[in-house]
Amino acid sequence: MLLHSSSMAIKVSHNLGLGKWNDKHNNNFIPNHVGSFFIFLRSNKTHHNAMSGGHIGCCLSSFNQTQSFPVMEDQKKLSFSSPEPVNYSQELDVAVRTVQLACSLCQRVQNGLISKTSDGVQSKDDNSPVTVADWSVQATVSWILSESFGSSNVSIVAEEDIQNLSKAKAGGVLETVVKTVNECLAEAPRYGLNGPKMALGTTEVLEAISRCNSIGGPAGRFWALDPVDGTLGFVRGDQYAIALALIEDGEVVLGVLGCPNYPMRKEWLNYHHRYHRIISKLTPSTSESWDKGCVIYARRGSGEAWMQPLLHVNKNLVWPNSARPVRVSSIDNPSLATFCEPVEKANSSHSFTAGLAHSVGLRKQPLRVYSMVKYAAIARGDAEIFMKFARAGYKEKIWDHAAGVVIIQEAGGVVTDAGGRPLDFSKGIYLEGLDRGVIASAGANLHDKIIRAVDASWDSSAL
Ligand SMILES: Nc1ncnc2c1ncn2[C@@H]1O[C@H](COP(=O)(O)OS(=O)(=O)O)[C@@H](OP(=O)(O)O)[C@H]1O
Ligand SMILES: [Mg+2]
Repeated sequence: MLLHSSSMAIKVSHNLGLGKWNDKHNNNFIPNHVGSFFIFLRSNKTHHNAMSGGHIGCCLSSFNQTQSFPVMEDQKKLSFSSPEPVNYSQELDVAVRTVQLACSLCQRVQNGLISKTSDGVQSKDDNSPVTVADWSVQATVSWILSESFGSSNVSIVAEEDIQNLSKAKAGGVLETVVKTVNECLAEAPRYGLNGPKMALGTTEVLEAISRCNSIGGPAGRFWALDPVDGTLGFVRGDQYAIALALIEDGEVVLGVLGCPNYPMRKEWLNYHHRYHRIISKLTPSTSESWDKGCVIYARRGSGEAWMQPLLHVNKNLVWPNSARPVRVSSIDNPSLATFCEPVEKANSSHSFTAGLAHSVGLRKQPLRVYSMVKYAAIARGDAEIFMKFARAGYKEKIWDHAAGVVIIQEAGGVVTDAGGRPLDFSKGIYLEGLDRGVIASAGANLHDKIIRAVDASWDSSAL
């Protein structure tokens, strides 16, 4: 395993929540073949430390300078008229294309999982699952970022490590990961990215995964990657997200969220995933139609967030790939507002949020959606509030929030902890100091109401 040249071996143990994946909470199931071949359980996940937030600086040594570099029109103007030295347009361009590529990888793997489903079994495990897609996306994103900016300039904090993958019993999975990564990277040119000249070998794939060994911190620049956020939604054929953010000096400066199953009608977010498959069979997409799925992105300080459709098979990504701006909802009347929250009770107290909803006057049923797709729903104006109150002792990780936070803020929304303070991305891999929970809203009015309601009911809650 190759670590960063300056890496050191500090280990951080993750104690995952008990009961999180216990399916007594809902009626979903995990296909049994998934259990046998695709899912590994993350437990006592370890992170190897590299330099804290290694700085990319302005050096894009490996980036192909001759290739035309499509940037959004506004960014072009900005780069010529603004004296600001850094506008992150190259990083944003590469990040969006990479997440587009990762979306296609995940779609292929998820379709493979689902099409093999014959009967299902309950997941009785208390640990979170990790799939071929998690490792493959991490390897792909890591490889592309290193190729684009030079591996010595790229520092990545990411969810997966190679511990389970390297185990002998995971041999078949490792082969599948290597194959999946190579199939994906072969498509890179369609996305305007450089692929490898020759297929990557096992060692190179493992290196790419394990290179994501930064532990973040307050100084310098690093990427935060959740290769498949909402892995449970992913294996159930439901919502999930690929989340990539760039953090500089403790502040999220870019966020990109790939949401391959985001439905084109917001009502469909509520439907069980089986309906989506029936609907997509009834109305197959044409190459011109925006069927489902999107990549949403924003740059800190731009006051804009954008959404692109996923790239259709056999098409090339031509920037800005039909991007359109997204904006948060203008609804500020709680009785008209929709709030979203995690699907799993074990990840966020449904009873506490039900009490908050009642006291604030939220009348609609909660929208329970896996992953950072909830952040996307707020940014797109498809819901007004997102609340997550994890059990005491659970520490939120930066990759589960970074991309979504900047996207909502630039789309006009507000994200804070329950004390009204910004989330702090400068403290390493956890959102240290988070006050009680995460609240995102379409506007200050709704946000203040929720915060006041949390204060009023916290002491009497079981949290
Ligand atoms: N016990 C506990 N409490 C709170 N949060 C936890 C817990 N365990 C895990 N996680 C993290 O939550 C991520 C999934 O969050 P979601 O909002 O998508 O939850 S849910 O799947 O809809 O229930 C999930 O991200 P992924 O592992 O990428 O799926 C975890 O990082
Ligand atoms: Mg996650």
